[in-house]
Amino acid sequence: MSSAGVCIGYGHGDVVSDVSLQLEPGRVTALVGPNGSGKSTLLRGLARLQRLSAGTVRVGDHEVDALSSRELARRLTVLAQSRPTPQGITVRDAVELGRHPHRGRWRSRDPHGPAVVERAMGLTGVAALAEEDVDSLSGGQLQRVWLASCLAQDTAVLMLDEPTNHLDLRYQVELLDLLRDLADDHGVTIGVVLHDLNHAARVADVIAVLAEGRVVACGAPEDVLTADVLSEVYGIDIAVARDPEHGHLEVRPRSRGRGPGRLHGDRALVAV
Ligand SMILES: Nc1ncnc2c1ncn2[C@@H]1O[C@H](COP(=O)(O)OP(=O)(O)OP(=O)(O)O)[C@@H](O)[C@H]1O
Repeated sequence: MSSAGVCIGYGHGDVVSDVSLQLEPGRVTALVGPNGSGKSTLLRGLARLQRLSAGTVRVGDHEVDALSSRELARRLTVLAQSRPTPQGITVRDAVELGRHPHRGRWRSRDPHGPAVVERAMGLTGVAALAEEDVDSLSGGQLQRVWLASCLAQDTAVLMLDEPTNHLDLRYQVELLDLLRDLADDHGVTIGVVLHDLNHAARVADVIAVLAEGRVVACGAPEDVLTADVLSEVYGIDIAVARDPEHGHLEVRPRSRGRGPGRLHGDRALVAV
């Protein structure tokens, strides 16, 4: 999927300005940046959950605005930051909601549905909870149920907004590994908002750094996650090293030395 010249606002000026990004099949693109830099707004705009004030978004050969809701839902799914918890439905029911765009008008004709739902629950570790009420779950369990529902939707594009929120360490690692597997083994296009730069280093092929609504750096983790770029964007001293055992980049905040607000999102730090 791709965006060209995307701007998004909330009625008092744009909070995302002129963002052009290419999200490739089989690759994980992480959106990172300080609080309020526009990551969630951009993700929502890409997924047509937020109106654009300018620009276009394409999924495959289609402009998203030209697709019906059902056509879009067959191509793209979003794990949003929060969803209302429905009352009185089981985990299995919640995961099955993801099959909605694949069903016939009378909830018929979805021969692959049951197998896809079972697989989604297995991949996210919620199969043992299948008959529990969703309103009895912890925040992390619920997060995994909604992820399972997204996987049950079985789309070529998966967008996630801070998906590691609420997850304990084990499920954080499993979620990141699952995203890698979906990209590597199934060619899924993945866009993910992450606060934890070490998570981004671990999972992403491409990292786009936002500041004040603009992409100020975009590229491979080793080009973008540098001490200079990160210290400038976050306004604190940050060191970056390579983990000797696994080879991942490790981002280590050192002090609040530089003070906030040094960077304005009107110039690129790494080619975008
Ligand atoms: N519903 C809204 N109405 C008005 N302004 C909003 C709304 N949602 C977000 N904003 C503003 O848009 C800007 C970008 O917010 P956004 O949530 O996209 O940033 P973010 O990078 O995802 O932040 P965070 O890291 O804190 O989640 C902020 O200035 C925020 O105050």
